[in-house]
Order: sequence, then structure tokens, then C-alpha cells
Amino acid sequence: MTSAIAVDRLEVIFDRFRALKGVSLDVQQGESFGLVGESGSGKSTLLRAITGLAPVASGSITVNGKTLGARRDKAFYREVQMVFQDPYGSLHPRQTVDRLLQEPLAIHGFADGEKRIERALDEVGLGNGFRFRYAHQLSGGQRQRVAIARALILEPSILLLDEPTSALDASVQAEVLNLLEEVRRRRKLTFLMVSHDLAIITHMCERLMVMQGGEAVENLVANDLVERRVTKDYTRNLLRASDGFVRTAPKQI
Ligand SMILES: Nc1ncnc2c1ncn2[C@@H]1O[C@H](COP(=O)(O)OP(=O)(O)OP(=O)(O)O)[C@@H](O)[C@H]1O
Repeated sequence: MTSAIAVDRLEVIFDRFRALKGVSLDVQQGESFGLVGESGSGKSTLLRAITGLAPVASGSITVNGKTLGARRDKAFYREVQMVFQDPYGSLHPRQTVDRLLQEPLAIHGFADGEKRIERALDEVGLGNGFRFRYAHQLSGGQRQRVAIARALILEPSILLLDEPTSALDASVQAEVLNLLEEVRRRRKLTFLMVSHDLAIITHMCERLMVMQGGEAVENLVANDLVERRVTKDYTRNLLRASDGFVRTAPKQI
């Protein structure tokens, strides 16, 4: 089967700083894959490199069988969409939900906007009643639902999720994670998801990669984390650091 995302020996260099030092990754179509690691390990940089927002020095990125060049074209954004951590920063507060959803449709020249907007709002559990509200009138969870609707409206096959719930309260977090999981099942999406919360990764992802200092430390299946079957001290320390995850995970998510 063609991989959804194949990253091969990717190097990202900011000025002289090597943020990614030859990282390789293979995510199957329909799979949910997690990236974990301490702050600064390069998780977001990897997502940003895939979307063309980080300076790739060498290596390759292949999406659904197509190796990407330096620029991302419109076709790429129909396949791959990103959801960011902060729904306050990623949505313009003085725009209506309708306007926020119209924007990608206009860029991509879709004629069936009405239908798509209704479907997307419905799918994220907001409904048409939210359509003419302003982003600043929404709660954090509602905003993140709008951000998800905006990502889905072009019907991508891959979502890159960068800490999509870490700015939300715990109860809202669980709702948004459940929504993402439902959407993934329904649309058979591929997820590549960054989280510092190992509980979230073990619940949402089938496999994961542990990163440190711009390198891959180890690749695991989610159950390895649950059963603490890890080979590297670094991963063991990550597990220890997120000790609460074992106690709270099963109920909350
Ligand atoms: N635009 C940039 N210019 C210079 N350095 C950058 C830039 N973006 C990221 N970096 C550096 O690259 C390294 C990796 O950053 P990245 O944001 O990918 O880490 P992360 O694992 O996602 O961390 P966090 O969990 O804190 O978000 C860090 O040392 C960061 O300072």
C-alpha cells in the first residue's frame, strides 16, 4: 500500500541550527500516528516541514505517493490540512464562522460551498446556528471545532494535528479528541499528531515516534507505552514525567 506520509532522512536547518537531523517516518493511509518528545525536540518542525513552513535542507517528503518539491501547490492543501494548538491564534476573532469557512472554499474555487459549510458545521457538532457568529463570541472548544471544520471542508485525506487540545480545559479536551476520532473513522483519515500528553497519544494513535534533539529515538506501538515496554531511558523518563497519564487516561478520553 502507498504510504500516506513517507519522510526520508529529513534535515531542517534554521540559520545554522539543525532542528531535524535526518528524521525518517512512514505513516500508512488511514493510520493515526503520534509524535512525542520533550519541548524543542522537533515535533512541530516536522509537521511544519511537511506543510512547507520549515526550511528543508535535505531529505524527502512523499505524500500519497507524490514526492514534494520546495513549494506546496493547491492540490497539496486539498490532501493535507493542519490543525494548530491555539484556536485563539489560528482564527481571526472578527470574522464570522461563515467567512472563516468560505475562505478556503474560495481559494480552491469550490462551487458547492453552501453544502460543504452545512456538512462541516454539522460534522463538528456546531450546526448551522453557529454560522454567523463571530470567532470571538465562541468558547475555546467551539473555536477548535471551527478550526477542525475549516480543515475538513476541503475534504483532505490527511490531518496534521499540532497539540490540538492542549489549550483547552480537560473536559473540553476529551470532547474534541472524541470528535477527531469520530471524524477520522467516518472519513478514513490519516492523522499525524503531536502531543506532549502521552495519554492522548496512546488513546488516539496506533503507532508513535519518540523524538529528542531533532532525532528519532525510538518507534513504538501505542500499547508499548501503556505496558511500559520501551527500550530507551529517554522514553522511560518521558513516561515518568507524565506520571498522571496512567491514572487519568482510561476515564477521561
Ligand atoms: N523559525 C525558527 N527559527 C529558529 N529556530 C527554530 C524555529 N522554529 C523552531 N526552532 C527551533 O527548533 C527546535 C525544535 O522546535 P519545535 O517547535 O519543532 O519543537 P517541539 O518538539 O515542537 O517543541 P514544543 O513541544 O515545545 O512545541 C527548537 O530548538 C526551536 O527553538
